[in-house]
Amino acid sequence: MLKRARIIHLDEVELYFGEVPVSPSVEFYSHRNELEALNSILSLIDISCLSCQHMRMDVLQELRNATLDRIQEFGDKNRLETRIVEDLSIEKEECILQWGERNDVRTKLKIAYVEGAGRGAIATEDLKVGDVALEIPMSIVISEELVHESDMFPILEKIDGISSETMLLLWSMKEKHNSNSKFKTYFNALPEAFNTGLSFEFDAIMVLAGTLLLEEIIEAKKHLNAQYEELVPALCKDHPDIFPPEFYTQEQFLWACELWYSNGMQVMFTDGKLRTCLIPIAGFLNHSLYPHIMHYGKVDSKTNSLKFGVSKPCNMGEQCYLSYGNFSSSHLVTFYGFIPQGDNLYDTIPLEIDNPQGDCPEEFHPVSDSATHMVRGTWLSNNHEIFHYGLPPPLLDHLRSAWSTVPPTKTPTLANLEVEEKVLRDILSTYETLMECIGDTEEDNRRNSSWDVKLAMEYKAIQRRIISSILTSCHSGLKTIENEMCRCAALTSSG
Ligand SMILES: C[S@@+](CC[C@H](N)C(=O)[O-])C[C@H]1O[C@@H](n2cnc3c(N)ncnc32)[C@H](O)[C@@H]1O
Repeated sequence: MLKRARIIHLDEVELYFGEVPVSPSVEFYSHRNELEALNSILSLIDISCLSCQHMRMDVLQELRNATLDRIQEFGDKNRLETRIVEDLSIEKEECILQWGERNDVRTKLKIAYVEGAGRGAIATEDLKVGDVALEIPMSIVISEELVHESDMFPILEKIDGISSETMLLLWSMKEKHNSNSKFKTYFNALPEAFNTGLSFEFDAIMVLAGTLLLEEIIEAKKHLNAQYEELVPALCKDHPDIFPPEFYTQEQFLWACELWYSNGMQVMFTDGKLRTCLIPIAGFLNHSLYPHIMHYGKVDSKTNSLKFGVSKPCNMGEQCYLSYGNFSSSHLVTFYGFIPQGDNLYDTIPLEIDNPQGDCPEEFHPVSDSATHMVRGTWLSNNHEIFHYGLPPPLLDHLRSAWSTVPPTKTPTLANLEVEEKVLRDILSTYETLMECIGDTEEDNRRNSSWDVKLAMEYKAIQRRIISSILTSCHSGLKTIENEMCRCAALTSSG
């Protein structure tokens, strides 16, 4: 009846867990959400102050200070340490900063190698809430306009259904070799290899056996291969002057895909359209679950630039982080090649409950619909009591209605307890099977493994931790139910 579901859309995760309170140690839904809320309050206060209509400006000012204090306190509690790697040359990175300066970029960031993440952006002064850490003029943003101006456009626009993103990808494959390119410094500073899940080799893929990430990576690789075969060989054959075959190999196509997936940012232009762009210098900002910068994707029409303002303070010398979006570890591994530090609320294991008609004993009245549910690490829940067990209420309710003839209530009657036991046993057996499929991570070999095997093992360890928390919660729930059943039986016999 219960089986693992396929990939889930991420907005669904927020809706699904929207009413589930998280860990007892925190009183907020997620770091990003809390920071958004506090910053919204701040901007409302600022609007009220600007309108000067408020009689009690002193009260507004006090409220503003209190909100800023809250943000500061919140930022202090969720600070990530960055270790700067001093002995690597940052010549190319300095070149691009100088190029940026000549092109009117304004920045309060410098670039350095940081442990575990390649290059990162470090604050060169204390940044307060609302300060702009980086401002990039649109004149140096790489967007579809550049393809339109290029000699490939007349050929590409004739291809049925080709997207602007694909055109840009093909444009960037050639432009990186153009020694007269306006973006030469930018292309020079890009990594030679991106090391995302799309470049995982056989051994790493084998490590992922039993996880959803295996399917995600195989699907993504298949899709890219098909796209290459469909498009590129024909372009090179028919227009070798515009698409020189030596720039359009399959390896270079993969490199360009990884570039766009890991560095492309969605930008809202002044015409209201969203376009995927490469943003020089901003591309050095790393992702965090506890980001400083959350809003950056809208062109400021007055300055025709993109402003990267901080939503929480970032001290001088601290790494300034961006939020790439609400992504699960599997998405981050596939398209970015890393797993962020901290508890990722988007790491869920989706489950599908099939319409159980037929495989359920006749005396039960099965629910008629099938549904996808999500389970995440039960340590993230603050309710482990009977009827909750740290598990998502929508999943429990769905299974209860499958096992019960009447809508069950949350009172510990013998009938309800019997339903609870069946529900927990269902979940337990599903996750025991999943744990068996995933198998052991060979921790001992991790140190000597290649980057992709290490990353695959790290991912698998997260999956095991989530499943193991679910199994523990089911076992302790079953124990509680057993005790309650004994209590009920004792009451019945004494009554
Ligand atoms: C937009 S780039 C950021 C700059 C990049 N570190 C570099 O050296 O060019 C995105 C890539 O940075 C790395 N990255 C970003 N955030 C990271 C993090 N929190 N931990 C490890 N790597 C990270 C990943 O390789 C990702 O694909």
